Amino acid sequence: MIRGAYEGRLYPGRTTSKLSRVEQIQQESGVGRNPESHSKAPLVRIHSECYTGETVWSARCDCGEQLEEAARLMSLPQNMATGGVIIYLRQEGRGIGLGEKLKAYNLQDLGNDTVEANLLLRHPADARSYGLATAMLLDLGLGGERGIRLLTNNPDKIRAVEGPNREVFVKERVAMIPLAWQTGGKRGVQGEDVEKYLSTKIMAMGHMLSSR
Ligand SMILES: Nc1nc2c(ncn2[C@@H]2O[C@H](COP(=O)(O)OP(=O)(O)OP(=O)(O)O)[C@@H](O)[C@H]2O)c(=O)[nH]1
Repeated sequence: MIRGAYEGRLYPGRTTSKLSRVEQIQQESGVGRNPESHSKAPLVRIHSECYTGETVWSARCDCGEQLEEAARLMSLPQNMATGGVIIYLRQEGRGIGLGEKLKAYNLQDLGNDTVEANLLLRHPADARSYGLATAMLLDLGLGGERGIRLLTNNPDKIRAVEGPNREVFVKERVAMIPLAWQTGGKRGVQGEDVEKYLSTKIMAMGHMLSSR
């Protein structure tokens, strides 16, 4: 544990938390010896809590698969040299909390979209903030020119994470394409609810995803 952040070392098929074993594997694979590893921008996922999507696998959103996909991408051999950072923010329901999100789901069942439902409950469409994420990235030494590769489709998140004085530099935005779209429906969350949710994110929230 360092400064409240858990430094994990991901690699495919990892079965132990023992650092010595991880270092042995890194030595065998040559990871860490690459001089690029200190200059390349690491992958970063800033993820907002979603109990329904991540814990009970609700098919209304793609949050659970996004969290898993972020970790999978970070564990790919080409990304192992830089490692990756997942910042998990306790901003359930885009910041309105689980109880209010469940009320919003009831309103969505009555025909409203995810933005309209929040507004009907007198919440902003998105009540989150990212100052804490910016501070954590700085604390992890990820400010400045080296930059990060941010896994997101959300333009507001990019601007917010960079901070008012661009303390953190988003060098590259890495798209999070829904798995069902990538695999022609073989994997990933599927159904009318998640498709409607994704299309509202594109149309009403400006998410950078091309509709199918
Ligand atoms: N209020 C509300 N929150 C939701 C709903 N569906 C998911 N969420 C919350 O939305 C947050 C995730 O937001 P997303 O818009 O999927 O993702 P994002 O983080 O803004 O953007 P990406 O980085 O592209 O994934 C989590 O806190 C979820 O709990 C919903 O219908 N209503």
